[in-house]
Amino acid sequence: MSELAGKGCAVIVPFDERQPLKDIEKSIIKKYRKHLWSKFIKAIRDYKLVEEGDKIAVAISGGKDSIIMAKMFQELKRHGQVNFEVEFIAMDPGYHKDIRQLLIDNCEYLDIPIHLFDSRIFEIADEIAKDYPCYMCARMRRGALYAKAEELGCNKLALGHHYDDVIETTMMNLLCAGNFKTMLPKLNSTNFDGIQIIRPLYYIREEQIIKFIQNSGIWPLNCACMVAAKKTGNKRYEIKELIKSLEPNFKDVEKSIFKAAQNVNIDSVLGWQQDGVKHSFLEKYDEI
Ligand SMILES: Nc1ncnc2c1ncn2[C@@H]1O[C@H](COP(=O)(O)OP(=O)(O)OP(=O)(O)O)[C@@H](O)[C@H]1O
Repeated sequence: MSELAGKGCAVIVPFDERQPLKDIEKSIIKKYRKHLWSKFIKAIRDYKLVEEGDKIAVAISGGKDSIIMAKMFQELKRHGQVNFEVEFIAMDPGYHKDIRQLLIDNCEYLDIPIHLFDSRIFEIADEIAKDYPCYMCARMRRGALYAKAEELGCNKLALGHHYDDVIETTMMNLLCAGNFKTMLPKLNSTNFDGIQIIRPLYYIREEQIIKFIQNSGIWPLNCACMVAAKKTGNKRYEIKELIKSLEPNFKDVEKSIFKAAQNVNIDSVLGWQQDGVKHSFLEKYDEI
């Protein structure tokens, strides 16, 4: 466990000095209104992600996505009409000490009051899943975040997945796992009763988040993984490149991938699963 960055991790470098906090906050609802703020609000409305009385644990990794998510939740509290509470939770899975300090410094500068807690996830994933630690790491991370959200009395856990994560997941499942499955904007936990995962960046394009972060002069945590670096090929990165390569010849290819999950035609699929039960199109004929 020595490398700090994995293959295919894009390193985001700020364009300038850190901007004053007030300017950063104002830019979210002014300069980035169309591409960040309006899309955040639209996802919240379309999918009822924030409701009266909610207590939301906002998961902060210190990366670009969760930083903008935290700031938008603060703006929502300031300007929104719905009454809700928010807690910012950050889990240290065993970061390098400089990375941990960067997370703390950024959150202090941006006035994001985090509950920082430790876990030994990197160490455990490295020990028990040496060759393919990513799956194990992701599962343990999700569990640790749920447990913290529950401890703080939250009913929702907000994750910083955005539009590009959604279409990349859809394509990964199609091309690598042979199924059609996307990332949903909201889902109930199977293990933690009463906690829902929400993804309020669902409509937000990654390039807009990168622009915001670079113009704000923030150094986010880029790829802080200490386990899988250079160990496994990064399939997600390859899928990202594949989608990009399709753009010139397939008009609106990203929109089409996104929309495909909204327009599944059940009359034209061979089989599907619901609540863990497999179904076949043949059932329709058996009924007659
Ligand atoms: N160590 C952590 N502590 C708290 N939340 C986390 C942590 N790691 C991941 N998350 C949450 O899970 C989301 C997805 O994590 P992932 O590592 O896939 O994201 P990412 O695309 O690199 O996002 P980010 O830019 O926010 O790190 C993050 O946006 C964040 O909300």
